[in-house]
Amino acid sequence: PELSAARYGKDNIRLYKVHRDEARGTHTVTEMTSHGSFAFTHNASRYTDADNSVIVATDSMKNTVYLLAKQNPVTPPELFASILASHFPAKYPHVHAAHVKVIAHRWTRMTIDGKPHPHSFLRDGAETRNAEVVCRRGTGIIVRSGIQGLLVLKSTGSAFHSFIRDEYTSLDETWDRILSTEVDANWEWRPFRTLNDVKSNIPLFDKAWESARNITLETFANDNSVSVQATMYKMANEILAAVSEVSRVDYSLPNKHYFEIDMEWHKGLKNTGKDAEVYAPQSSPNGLIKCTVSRT
Ligand SMILES: O=c1[nH]c(=O)c2nn[nH]c2[nH]1
Repeated sequence: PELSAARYGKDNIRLYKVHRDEARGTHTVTEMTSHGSFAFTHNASRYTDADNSVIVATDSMKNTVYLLAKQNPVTPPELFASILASHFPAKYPHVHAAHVKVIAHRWTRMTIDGKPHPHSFLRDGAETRNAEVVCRRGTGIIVRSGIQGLLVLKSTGSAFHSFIRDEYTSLDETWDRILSTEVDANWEWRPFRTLNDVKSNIPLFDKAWESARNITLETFANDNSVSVQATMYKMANEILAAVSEVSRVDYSLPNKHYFEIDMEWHKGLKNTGKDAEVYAPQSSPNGLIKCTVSRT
């Protein structure tokens, strides 16, 4: 047998960085979890032959993340992930590729007495802003930005009917249902040649994230959805239209079902269809709808 692929690294590296603006007396905080691994060239097989001389310890990788966080900006996540991913092939000749995913958690500045507080923040949701970067020696840097964990619900404005009905179908058609999902959206940038190419596009990353998040929320809220599939396709198209440097958008949306509870058995109490008010939120099973829309 031969080693067909090898990749390793330190996972779940948590870090926090504070920026102190002495002039304004305000702090800005960033908290991230980094997942990193890098791939070896041909001589990866040496470590499978009990030769550790080519191994960069994952502990050293963890140290590298903290040191680079101290010496570089950690926002936007696309920049920090690119700095991390570029470091390993540059430092170690036998490392030909590095894969890094940076997940930035929310610390939203508190508004106290109607004013932004200088150094207090709240975790307003499990939503994260992500950046996945692959740096390959000689070919450049691929950056994929994303939003995860953005939980949304609409209490109407969603239908699902006219789907295939056969001997396997029991689902009733509906013209008015609850729609809830947890957004996992990603947008991939045209390839960057070098880290400096990434650095010359820094303002684009925040702008694109705001556009993607606003487009997702506005389309979710305003689209008279005929299906998750149709609505997510609209979202992806709008992001491609809004951000010309993005080459591809993908969504993965669970359909988090809320079932009507039939109460007819209780003195004819109506709680289905237009009379439905009390529902049973379902933990499982859930639909899972995915799509990728690419710029032609
Ligand atoms: O929007 C939906 N798409 C589907 O494919 C589906 N299947 N069951 N409910 C559904 N809702």
